[in-house]
Amino acid sequence: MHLVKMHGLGNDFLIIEDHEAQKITSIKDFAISACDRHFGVGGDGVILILPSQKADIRMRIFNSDGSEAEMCGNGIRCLAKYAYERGLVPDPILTVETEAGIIIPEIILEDEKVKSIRVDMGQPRLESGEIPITLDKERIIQEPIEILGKAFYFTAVSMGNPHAVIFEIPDQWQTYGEAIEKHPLFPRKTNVEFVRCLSSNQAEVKVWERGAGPTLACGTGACAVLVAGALNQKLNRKAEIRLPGGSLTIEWSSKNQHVYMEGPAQEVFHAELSEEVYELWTLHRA
Ligand SMILES: N[C@@H](CCC[C@H](N)C(=O)O)C(=O)O
Repeated sequence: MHLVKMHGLGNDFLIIEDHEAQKITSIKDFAISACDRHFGVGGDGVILILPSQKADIRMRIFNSDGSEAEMCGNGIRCLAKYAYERGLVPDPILTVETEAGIIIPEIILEDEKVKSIRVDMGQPRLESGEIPITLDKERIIQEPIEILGKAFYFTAVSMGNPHAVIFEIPDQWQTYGEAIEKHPLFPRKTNVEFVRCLSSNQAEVKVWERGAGPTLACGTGACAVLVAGALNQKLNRKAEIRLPGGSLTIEWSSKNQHVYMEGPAQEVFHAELSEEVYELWTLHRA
C-alpha cells in the first residue's frame, strides 16, 4: 500500500488515495496501528482522498484512536497541496467535500511553488445543538464548568467539529484537556483549546485534540480560538494564532461571517507498506 506522510505545523497525517484505501479492511484498526509512533508509521490521523459527486474531491479524516472527525483544518491544507501537485484537481482553488460540508482551499503560489494554503472554512456554528452540547442555552459563551476540582470558563464553537475554548493555560492543561474531551456535556466529545491572549492580534494556544490527545497544532482549533476571542472581545477578527508547531493567520470576515485560515503544508515522505506489516498490524489488533 502506498501512502504519503504530510504535516501542517507538526500536526501530521498519513494521506491515502482511494485505490490504496480500498485495500484496508477496517479503517479504524488501520488508523490506530498506522498512527502508532513506535510500532507504526506515526501520525495524528489518517486522511483518505476519495472521489466526490458534490465537489472536486472528498476528504475523510480519522484520528489516531480510530474515530472519524467531521473536519480537519491542517489536514485539508495537506490534502489541497497533495491534490494540486499531483494534478488530481485542475485549479488552485478547489472544492472539498467533508463531513462538515464543502470547504474551499486556495493554493497560494510563489515562483510556481506552493507557498501556503488559504482555506475558506465556512461559517462557525455557535448554536449549542450544532456543537453539540447538552446545555439548555442557545449559545455557550464563557460558561462555568468544574473539572477535577478546578473552575474554568469555556466558549463552545463548532467548525464542523466541536471545540471548547478556555482563556487560561493551567500547568496541568493536558490532564484537564483529557477530562473535558470526555465530559458528559459533550455527547460527541470535544477538542479543547487553552489560550493566552498576548495582544488583540496574537494568542498562544495549547491544544488537546479529541481522539488524538496533545498535538502540535489544530487548524479548526485555531479558527475556534479566533471566533471565541472575538465573541469575548479578547481578539480582533484577524489574528495570529501561535501553536506549539507554528503560527496560523485566522480571519473571521465581517462581510460573509466565513472564517479564513492561512498556513503551510509540508510533504515528509512516501512509503510502501508491505503486506507483511499490514498483516502484523491486523493480527496485533485482533
Ligand atoms: N487537527 C485537526 C483536527 C482533527 C480532528 C479532531 N481531532 C476532531 O476529532 O475533531 C485540525 O487541524 O483541525
